[in-house]
Amino acid sequence: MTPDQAQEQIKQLTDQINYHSDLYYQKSKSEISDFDFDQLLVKLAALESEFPQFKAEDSPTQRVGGTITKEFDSVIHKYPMLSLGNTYSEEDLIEFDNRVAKGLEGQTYEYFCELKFDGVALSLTYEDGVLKRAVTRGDGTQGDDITTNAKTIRSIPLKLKGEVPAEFEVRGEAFFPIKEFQRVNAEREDIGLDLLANPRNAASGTLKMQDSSVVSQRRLDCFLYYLLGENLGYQTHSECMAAVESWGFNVSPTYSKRSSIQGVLAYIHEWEEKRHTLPVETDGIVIKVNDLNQQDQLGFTAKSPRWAISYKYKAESATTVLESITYQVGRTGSVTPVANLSPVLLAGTTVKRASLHNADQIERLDLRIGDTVFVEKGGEIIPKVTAVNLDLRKTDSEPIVYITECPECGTPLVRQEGEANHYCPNADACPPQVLGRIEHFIQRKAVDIDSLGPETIRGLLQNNLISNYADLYSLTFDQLNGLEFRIFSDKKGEYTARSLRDKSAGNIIKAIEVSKKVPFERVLFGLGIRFVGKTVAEKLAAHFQNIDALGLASFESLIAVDEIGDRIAHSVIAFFQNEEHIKTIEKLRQAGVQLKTDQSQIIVPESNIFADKTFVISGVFTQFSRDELQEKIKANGGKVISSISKKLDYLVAGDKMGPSKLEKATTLGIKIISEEEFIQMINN
Ligand SMILES: NC(=O)c1ccc[n+]([C@@H]2O[C@H](COP(=O)([O-])OP(=O)(O)OC[C@H]3O[C@@H](n4cnc5c(N)ncnc54)[C@H](O)[C@@H]3O)[C@@H](O)[C@H]2O)c1
Ligand SMILES: [Zn+2]
Repeated sequence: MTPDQAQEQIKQLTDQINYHSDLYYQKSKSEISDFDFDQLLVKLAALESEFPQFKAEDSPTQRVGGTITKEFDSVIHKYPMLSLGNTYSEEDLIEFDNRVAKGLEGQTYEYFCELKFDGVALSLTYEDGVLKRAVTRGDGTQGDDITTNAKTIRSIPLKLKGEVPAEFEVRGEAFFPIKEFQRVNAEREDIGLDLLANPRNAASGTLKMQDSSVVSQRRLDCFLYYLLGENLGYQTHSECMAAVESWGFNVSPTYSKRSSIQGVLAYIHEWEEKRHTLPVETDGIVIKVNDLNQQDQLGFTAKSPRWAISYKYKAESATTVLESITYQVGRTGSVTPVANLSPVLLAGTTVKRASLHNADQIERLDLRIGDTVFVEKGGEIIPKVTAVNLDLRKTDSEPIVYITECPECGTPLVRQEGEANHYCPNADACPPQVLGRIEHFIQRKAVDIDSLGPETIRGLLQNNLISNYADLYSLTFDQLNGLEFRIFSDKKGEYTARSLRDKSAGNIIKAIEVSKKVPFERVLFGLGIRFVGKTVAEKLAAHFQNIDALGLASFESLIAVDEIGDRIAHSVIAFFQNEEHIKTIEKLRQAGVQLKTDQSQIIVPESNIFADKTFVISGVFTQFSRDELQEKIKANGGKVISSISKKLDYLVAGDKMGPSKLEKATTLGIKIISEEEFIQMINN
């Protein structure tokens, strides 16, 4: 390579790396895999060492990847938050070990192994046992102050108990637990929102949100893995971790001390498969020299410590041929393209299908039918197509033309500004949408007619007994008893006959009857108004009190409701402008389904004097019934719980209270108040 070529290539690589870094750290998105990204960096570093004259001072090989944003205050880190050297090869680890041995000049040493959690690094500062600040890594020198958002993470203690140093910093990884990630995505899919791409990017995007109530709903978690401070008195990293754990922080129990690099390799092999059973996505392991003095001796490079390194597991991938693409239509009409592949073995299972997300993704990959493609299985259950092997592309292949009509009903598809997915707008007659909406209506969180399985619903649709969820309320026992229908078995690839027995028919009729008592907010959620999830339905029901007021609400009055934005408001208005929807609601009304809030259930807020306070009520009272007392507490912002623990704030004690409760509360030092004292508190 001539110096000119090298200079040009260094420039190109730098631009490419900066582009992907910006996407990843600023916009919480990735267009290439971590492995491909890391390869770009390796290539750049190699060129820079061969042609040091072209190495820029601010080269991505020399600095930590992120930056700060304008939306938050920036905070300068007391101790810089660096990156970690990383490798995908065991030989590199052995080389790392040789460097450590050399640096420590014959001393013995041991390693502390941890998993590398795939989330966002956080630095937490505590003063006198109280959380003062939570800051992101940013550019390593300064980060974003996201304290308010971090406080919504339940496993980050706001106040520590017992003896802790007057001031210290603890670092860890905030992450989206896989289960929570799946829950949030299922909810998003259910109400027609685009899906979050992966837990790491979603965690990063979430922590940078301006509205911490949304952050709170996402239920992020955090594992701590680093303690810093002046004169803390610990000799090793493992002592630090034991201390951090004893102060009530969440430390993953997966760590292990190893006395040699062979032991480290064994740890790596041990976790290669097992890590998929953890509640969090991991992309490798981190090894740290355990002794803190030795860490000091080894020191840092510009970008990372010399006493630690991460080993990253390579996502398992395979190559196969893209045979065709099918388009699936969901409940809200959103269309998802799925790749049908020649069967290939990947991470122990045969893969035939892979997700393609949307039209942009197909375009980005420049996919063509007949292409040889790479498929990868990360932490996700559904594998994805990551790239095309262009060397094997057939000369006569043509770019894929995305469908313009619904594969299920032929209606022209639409795609709204700013949305990733195409939609079929034929909501009332497109079969998967009709079926999906009924399933949505009967789910447990909505009206809860759980004896009706998806197969039976298909049977009812096949027999033209229903065409939407309101029709369920006209079904009779005689119609259901002995009902015959066919279901398609994926396994056998053919239809089989089914029929309903009298017992199931009776159960279904009973469940439908019971569902008439379900409160309005759950019915409202069940209606399946796009973007109206469970929480939004609760807000709307509490505010408008009945379906008629909601149906008449103007755009202005909708957005005046807490947490209701433009998009939801437009969607609600559009829903009630549809004649068919009005007819459906009338049928529900005729059937006796709850379309207004139950007035006796409404608690009128009086004050917030009991905010964050918990109460246990015990015994008999003279001025209030127990229910009234409970309502009073709630109306003043408090919470009633059932059992006495250290965390309890007040025990409201009436007559004839059990002696054991009283004793427990006394020993735990809980405030015990009488009915009179309670009345005084709320009257003050
Ligand atoms: N796909 C893309 O487009 C793209 C773009 C930029 C960066 N990336 C990826 O992001 C990473 C960037 O590297 P980086 O500088 O952020 O460093 P890094 O993520 O490789 O390593 C440092 C980070 O590891 C995390 N970590 C997790 N568990 C830890 C533990 N037990 N102990 C210590 N740290 C732990 C911390 O957040 C720390 O900041 C690389 O993995 C890279 O592949 C991907
Ligand atoms: Zn359709």
